[in-house]
Amino acid sequence: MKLLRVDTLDEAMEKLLRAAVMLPLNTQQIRTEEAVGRVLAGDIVSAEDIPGFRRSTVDGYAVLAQDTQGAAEALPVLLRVVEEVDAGQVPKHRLQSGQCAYVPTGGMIPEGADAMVMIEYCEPFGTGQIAVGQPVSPGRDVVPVGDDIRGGSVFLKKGTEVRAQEIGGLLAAGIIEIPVFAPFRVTVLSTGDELVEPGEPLGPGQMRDINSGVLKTLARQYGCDVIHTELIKDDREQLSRTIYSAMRGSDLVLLSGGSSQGNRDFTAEVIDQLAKPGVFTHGLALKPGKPTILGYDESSRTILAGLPGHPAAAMLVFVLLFGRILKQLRGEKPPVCMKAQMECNVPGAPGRETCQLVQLLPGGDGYLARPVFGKSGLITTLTEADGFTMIPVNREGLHTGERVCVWPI
Ligand SMILES: Nc1nc2c(c(=O)[nH]1)N[C@H]1C(S)=C(S)[C@@H](COP(=O)(O)OP(=O)(O)OC[C@H]3O[C@@H](n4cnc5c(N)ncnc54)[C@H](O)[C@@H]3O)O[C@H]1N2
Ligand code: MOO
Repeated sequence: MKLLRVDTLDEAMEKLLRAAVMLPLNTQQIRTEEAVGRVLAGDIVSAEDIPGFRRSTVDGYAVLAQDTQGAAEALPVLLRVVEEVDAGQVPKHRLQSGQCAYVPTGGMIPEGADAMVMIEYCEPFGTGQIAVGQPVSPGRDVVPVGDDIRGGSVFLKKGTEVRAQEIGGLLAAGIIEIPVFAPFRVTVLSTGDELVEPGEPLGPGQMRDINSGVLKTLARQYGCDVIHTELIKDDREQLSRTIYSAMRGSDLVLLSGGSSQGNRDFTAEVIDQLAKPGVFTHGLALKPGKPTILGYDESSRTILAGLPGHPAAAMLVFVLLFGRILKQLRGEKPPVCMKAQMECNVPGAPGRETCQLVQLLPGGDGYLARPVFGKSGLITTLTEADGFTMIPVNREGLHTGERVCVWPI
């Protein structure tokens, strides 16, 4: 009897990381506005202070805070208006005690002034004067020079994923091109005689190919460039030819199906034949995901993964292994989990770590995690789930009310 010698998830991660650090981590320069989802390949330093001038956060009068001490609605302080500063203009006057200047929101505060009084607390008084009915302390409603971004300092670190707000910060600093990591090149291959393209008619005993679409989407979500997808038959020669050519141009070849022990499951043999040093993990102590194969080819610098055919297993193994590794290689922050309490007991799998799909519902201290049960061949277990939690190998299960970490999917 042929039994798989399985690795724990941690062991497989460690081996995978050792292989993955050999992958070329190229960088490229791209336009900031097109960088959403990409990861910074270098620290970003602003050449300038932002803002570069003392800016008002309100419409009102720039004053010397000291002049307003004791001001009240019933006993206002009178100040002389020496100018009105327009947005985008430089004030002409340096304010002296007893003077003020009108400054709009975002306008430059004149030298000498150290606070703003909102227009609501000022009344015109006679010619060229205002009555201030509120005392203000120094710094009130003033954004100091460099308060947002300090010139010469790193304000975005290498490994940061660019979101809309990072694009805003970069544009504020006038940085319109940035270095990002080049995407890893991925080939996705689905194997199985029973599989048909989703647009084709379905014959008896046939299944539509789910994994290609799911793995392609996930790979893209994790910053990869999917350069090729193909549906292949359980045919050793075809599999071998396709993997061989995929290895030449891909950093990662993701196969699904053909990874367990059926007669027609050739994936591990073919990887071992084509790649040197070849397969380093054949089987994970994980439910679902046991029949997972991981290998590496040194000369083409390609990682090869045979993911289980069952769609939930293929997706979860990708997220657990490659989702984490890809982030780690680019120096990104590890994924953040959500805390929840189990809504009911859930058993673990003997001798295996369990990746348990859950729904999140409001309740408990914040969220309740309700297990989504179902075989890993069912795609709806994934569509019904908000995330998953891990049941350690040495635990019989999780009990009602237990606090768990839920990783969103
Ligand atoms: N004797 C044993 N049988 C099985 C074992 C085992 O340990 N011993 N493990 C089971 C587990 S767990 C899984 S997972 C599957 C994995 O098998 P394979 O990776 O070899 O995949 P296939 O046999 O080709 O397919 C399994 C199942 O998934 C469907 N499938 C495959 N690819 C796709 C796809 N791209 N889109 C949609 N569905 C797909 C396929 O039709 C099968 O139903 O093996 C168990 N058996
Ligand atoms: O472990 Mo399989 O990977 O259950 O579906």
